[in-house]
Amino acid sequence: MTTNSPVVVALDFPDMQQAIAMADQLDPSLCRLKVGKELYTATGPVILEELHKRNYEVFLDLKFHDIPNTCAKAVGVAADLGVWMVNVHASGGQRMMEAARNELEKKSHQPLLIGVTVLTSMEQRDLAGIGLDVEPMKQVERLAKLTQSSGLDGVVCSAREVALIRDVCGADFLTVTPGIRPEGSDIGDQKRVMTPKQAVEAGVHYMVIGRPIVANEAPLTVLESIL
Ligand SMILES: O=C(O)c1cc(=O)[nH]c(=O)n1[C@@H]1O[C@H](COP(=O)(O)O)[C@@H](O)[C@H]1O
Repeated sequence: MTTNSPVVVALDFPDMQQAIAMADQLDPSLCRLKVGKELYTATGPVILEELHKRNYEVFLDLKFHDIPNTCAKAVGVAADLGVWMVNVHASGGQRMMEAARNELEKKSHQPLLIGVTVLTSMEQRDLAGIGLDVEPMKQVERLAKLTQSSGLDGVVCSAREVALIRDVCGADFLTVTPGIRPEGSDIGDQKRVMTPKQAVEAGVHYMVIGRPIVANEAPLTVLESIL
C-alpha cells in the first residue's frame, strides 16, 4: 500500500513478536515502518516479508558504510527484498555512494537510496571527538551536496537542517528526519530535535519517529495526534 503520510515509525524491538504486535496496532494507510539494526539482527529478512504481507512499505535502515563493492552489493540485496527505502552513510564517500546507485540501476525494483549525514544524536563536541572541527549544520550541508552529486535521492538529517538543504539541493531532494519529539516528550539520546509541527513547517519529506510512538501505551492514538 502506498500512503502519503510523512511519518515513518521506527520498529526498534528485540524480536519479531513485539515488532509484529506493534505493526498490528498501527495502520499502513497512516504510516510506513522502519526496520533498523536491532530488529533486523534479531530476525533477518523474514520481518520484511511479514510487514509487506501486512501492506506496509518498509525503510530498511542498516546504514551501510563499507568499501564500495561491499556496500553496493548489500544495497542490491535490499532492493531484491522489495523495501521502499534503504540508506548508507554519506561519510563512506562519493565512490561508495555511486557504486550503490549503479548497483540499483541493474534492479527491477529500485528503493529510494538515502545518505545519512550527521546522526541526530551528535552535536558539535561529538564531531570534535572524531576529528571534525566543524558545526553539525556545516557538515550536514557538505555531506548533502556530496550525496546529491553521487546520484542519491536524499539525506537523513535533523529537521533543523532541512531549510538549508532545500536552499542548497532543491525542494525535490528528499529529507528524512529522525530526532522528532512531540511537545513534552522525552528527548532520550537525541540532540538535534524538533517537534513534528516544526519539522513540517521546515519542509521535511519524511519524519522518522520511534519511542514517542512505540513506547506509548496507545501508539495509534499518538500517531493520529501527530498526523
Ligand atoms: O537513519 C536513521 O533512521 C537515523 C539516523 C539518525 O541520524 N538518527 C536516528 O535516530 N535514526 C534512527 O531513527 C530512530 C529514532 O528513534 P527515536 O529516537 O526513538 O524516535 C532510531 O531508529 C534511529 O536508529
